[in-house]
Amino acid sequence: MALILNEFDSAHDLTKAFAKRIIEALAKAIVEKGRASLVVSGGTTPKPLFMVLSQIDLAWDKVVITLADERWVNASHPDSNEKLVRENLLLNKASIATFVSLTTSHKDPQDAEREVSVRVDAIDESFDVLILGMGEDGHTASLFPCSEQISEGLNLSRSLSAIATTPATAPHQRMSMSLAKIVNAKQVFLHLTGTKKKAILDDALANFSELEKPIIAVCQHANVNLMWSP
Ligand SMILES: O=C1O[C@H](COP(=O)(O)O)[C@@H](O)[C@H](O)[C@H]1O
Repeated sequence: MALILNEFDSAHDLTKAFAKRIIEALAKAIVEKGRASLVVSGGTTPKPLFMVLSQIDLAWDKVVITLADERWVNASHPDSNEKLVRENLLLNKASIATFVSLTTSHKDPQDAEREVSVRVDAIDESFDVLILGMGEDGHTASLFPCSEQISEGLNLSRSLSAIATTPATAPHQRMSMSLAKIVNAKQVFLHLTGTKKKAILDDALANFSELEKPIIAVCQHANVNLMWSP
């Protein structure tokens, strides 16, 4: 499997080209099977991309959107990835897309793994477009190197598509897509901005194991398009 670098001069150029590429892939899926699935990440990086995507013409009523991971907080909490998606992507032309949440009313996300797995599997067996981010510790989705669930999250034989994780160095319990579900997507993108993140990725690929820097596991088991600008 390979990491394919798509480098842009500015964050603006990256956002424009990336949005076009995502829309083309979703439009193709809609033509081929009448619907499309899009998995996005949370955090700070994707906000400008979401705002551009939301304004592009597409049969958004045929698109189902979900998250690669979620913080186990209420959807109105400032750290909620769902809140980010609702306020920046599910707007304008994209307001008619269907959104599937990764949260439930369970107090402990471990009790919700099965329900969330059934929910995400019902969207698509193999997602059309899946976009990941990466934290400075090399985590992706909510597969954190510092969580005791990391081996299971990276276990390609895991039958459940969702896994509850408890990062030791980041706030909130999480619900994450498993590595197996992530690498099963038809197109996997890694969205990074800034020279620091690129240096962290290069260092991770050269010097660390997948348990130490889980992003490596994705690059080893899928063809990943890195969308990057300084
Ligand atoms: O906690 C998370 O962090 C990663 C990276 O976020 P960023 O703020 O550095 O862009 C993100 O991909 C993930 O969805 C999120 O829950």
